[in-house]
Amino acid sequence: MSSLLDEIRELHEGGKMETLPKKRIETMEGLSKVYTPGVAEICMEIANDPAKAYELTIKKNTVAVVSDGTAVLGLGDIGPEAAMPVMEGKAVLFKQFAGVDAFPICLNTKDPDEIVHIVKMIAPAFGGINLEDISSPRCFEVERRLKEELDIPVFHDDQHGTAVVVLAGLVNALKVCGKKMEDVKVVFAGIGAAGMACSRMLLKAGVRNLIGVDRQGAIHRGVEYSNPHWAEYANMTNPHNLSGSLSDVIVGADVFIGVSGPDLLTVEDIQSMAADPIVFAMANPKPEIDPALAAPFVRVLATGRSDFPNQINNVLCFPGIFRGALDCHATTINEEMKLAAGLAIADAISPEELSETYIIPNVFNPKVVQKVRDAVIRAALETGVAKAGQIPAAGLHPEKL
Ligand SMILES: NC(=O)c1ccc[n+]([C@@H]2O[C@H](COP(=O)([O-])OP(=O)(O)OC[C@H]3O[C@@H](n4cnc5c(N)ncnc54)[C@H](O)[C@@H]3O)[C@@H](O)[C@H]2O)c1
Ligand SMILES: O=C(O)C[C@H](O)C(=O)O
Ligand SMILES: [Mg+2]
Repeated sequence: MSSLLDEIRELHEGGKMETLPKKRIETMEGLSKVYTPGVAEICMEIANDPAKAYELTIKKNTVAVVSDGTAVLGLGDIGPEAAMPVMEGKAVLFKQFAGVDAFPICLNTKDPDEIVHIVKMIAPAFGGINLEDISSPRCFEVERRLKEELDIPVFHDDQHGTAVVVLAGLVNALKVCGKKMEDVKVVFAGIGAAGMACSRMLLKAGVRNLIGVDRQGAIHRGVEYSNPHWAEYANMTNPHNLSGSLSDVIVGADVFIGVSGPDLLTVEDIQSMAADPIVFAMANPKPEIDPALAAPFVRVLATGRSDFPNQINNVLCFPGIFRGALDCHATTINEEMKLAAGLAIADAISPEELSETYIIPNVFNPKVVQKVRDAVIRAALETGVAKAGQIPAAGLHPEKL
């Protein structure tokens, strides 16, 4: 065990990334072109037409991964410095899987006004903003305001990236079990950033019987919640207005989706579910139930981790979504683009390949980023949010592993 920890630590020594120039400057003449005085010509070209930033700077391929360190994985509010290894990791994944240059930016503030202000002020350098691990409900306001005020895509990965991969996983898990979205009872644990967005996505995909459970139990109508988003949530979910604990409402459920914290689902809970239970225990780094405990009692099991089969993790989504959005200069990432991304991920597994232990493609499956990128561009064009005159046939430059 300690050698594994040593190995992990070694991979993090000095951070996980660096900046590399595209061309090395070897001579004074070269210097005069890349830097002053030559660079001044380019600056003035952009000053006269700021849209030229897409042609003449890193903007067209660059995403800011912005966090305030308040909901880092399931570790909670561990602060901006401690959030950096996750944000560096996301930046590495952006580059490796989709050729996107991403910068980890951890802010020393939790104030939504300040976060919105800072992100707006740094936006000129970036082609997109990936918000990460900002706790709910502040994340909803931050994202809404930034989407309204910026003309580059703003995407809160924990909400929408997760919703996209959950949709993909559920589409395929239901195929394995021979069940339909319209007929299944779905119980969510954790109605924060991820739970809220995943619920919305599944309702859009046709689920009718969906119940959300948080620390106070099932979210239902007739209660005054301190979280203003839960009243709205109660109105759109829980058709029979059930109250009670997770164990109370999970009885007879076809699907459990956990985006909460570790060890809150029991084997007895799973045994009370309908036949062929589907369990997505996605809390990181420790899922809602130990997968080894759950496995004998479920038909389909998925976690957010890479060390078990069926990893349902937003890494399947954010590289391809941003690759597509950047390549077509999308001004936003809309619902149609997210839905298209989810279906594209599901579609990366052929009917012959589909099984209980293979409902979701592996992130190393080269089809995933390409399919997501193409589907996102198609949806952006169809919904009129793509600004690019010409879209590269394949904007991918994934590094070899
Ligand atoms: N696999 C993935 O791709 C993926 C993506 C996003 C989030 N997650 C995981 O989901 C979890 C939540 O992330 P988030 O960004 O939504 O955070 P969040 O802080 O916005 O929301 C977490 C919610 O879970 C609730 N919760 C926590 N412990 C609970 C418990 N014991 N019982 C009931 N409710 C509980 C909290 O009250 C909160 O409403 C984290 O563990 C995160 O790692 C996984
Ligand atoms: O970071 C991950 O691996 C997934 C997700 O964004 C999370 O917060 O857990
Ligand atoms: Mg996250």
